[in-house]
Amino acid sequence: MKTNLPLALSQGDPAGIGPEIALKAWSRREETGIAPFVYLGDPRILQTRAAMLELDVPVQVCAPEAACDTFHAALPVFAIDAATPVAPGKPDPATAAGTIAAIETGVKLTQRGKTAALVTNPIAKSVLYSSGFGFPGHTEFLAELARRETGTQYRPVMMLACPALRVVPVTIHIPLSDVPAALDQALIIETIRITARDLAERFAIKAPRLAVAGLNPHAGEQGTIGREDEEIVRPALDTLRAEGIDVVGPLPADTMFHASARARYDAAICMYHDQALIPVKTLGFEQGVNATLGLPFVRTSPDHGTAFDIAERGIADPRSLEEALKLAAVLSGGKQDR
Ligand SMILES: NC(=O)C1=CN([C@@H]2O[C@H](COP(=O)(O)OP(=O)(O)OC[C@H]3O[C@@H](n4cnc5c(N)ncnc54)[C@H](O)[C@@H]3O)[C@@H](O)[C@H]2O)C=CC1
Ligand SMILES: NCC(=O)COP(=O)(O)O
Repeated sequence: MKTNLPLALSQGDPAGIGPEIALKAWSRREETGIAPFVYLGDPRILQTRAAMLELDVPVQVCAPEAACDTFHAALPVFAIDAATPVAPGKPDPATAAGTIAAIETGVKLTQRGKTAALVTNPIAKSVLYSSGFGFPGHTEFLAELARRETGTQYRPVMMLACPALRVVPVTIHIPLSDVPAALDQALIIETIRITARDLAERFAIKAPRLAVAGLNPHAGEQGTIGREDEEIVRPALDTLRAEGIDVVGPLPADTMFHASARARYDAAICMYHDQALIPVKTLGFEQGVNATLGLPFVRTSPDHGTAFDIAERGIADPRSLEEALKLAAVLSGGKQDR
């Protein structure tokens, strides 16, 4: 990790478990060895949640420059006023502005060299959509924020990783019924090129081996169960192979994720959200990390969502956030272990 720079941790939806897992990650900092982070959000929400859940965590408002020195004694917070009361488990569109401001601040701090990388706590997409947020999720919003900072267009790619598996969904947060029409050769080729490049450059996998799932059952069974795998996926993979990318497929998705199949590739490229996220969350929900490829800075996140159903109960598991913090620290230092 860039020395002496803290990680930035955005608050996420304050009615979810983000505040709780941040408090717990700080409490467990010595046993887990996580790098120092500065929380971007409203300190009053953290303090109230700590009191409610009986977590003994001192909170210290400070500048990012002071976060590393503060971290051993208190949870450092770069204050962003929520401007509205928050009830755990009760999402409220009135909190959207603060949630978005925390993400924007995290990108600015990281792009301007004040923080080493950005780790995002979960947001509830529907809450942000209802307040007019125009992006499907962090992934696309972060690319836009990077463009605003640098003037360059970035094409972000979502990757989720746990110790047993890395997956990349080609289409992300769109209705399943829209997936076939959204898939084209250019989208598949661009997604795989960025994945291959970032696995090599950021994850130190010299020649990444990529396995690509077909869209249809049995990868279309030679075009007899849907035409997309023969007409879109296969020619896209031919183009990538001609460029020297090590890619196999389209493979039947149902037999890609057992242990001996996983041993044959470094990442699985999937055609839609659940084809990718079901296996990775099944194999490693507690250790899963979401990392955005294709950005000019490192961004990671826990693999789970806001978990409103347990936000009042004090039972949220901080391990996925801790893994996200660890991976962000490693990636921003140029080597990785995932
Ligand atoms: N990176 C992000 O910002 C993400 C945001 N979301 C958002 O989260 C919201 C809720 O999504 P769901 O599909 O319900 O998924 P979820 O991950 O929030 O919850 C699914 C189930 O897992 C449990 N769970 C999740 N994280 C946990 C943890 N750390 N410890 C213990 N139990 C945990 C929850 O209590 C719930 O029963 C949605 O609005 C979605 O948009 C979902 C995934 C990622
Ligand atoms: N299902 C993954 C997810 O919702 C994360 O999306 P993003 O906010 O990281 O784009």
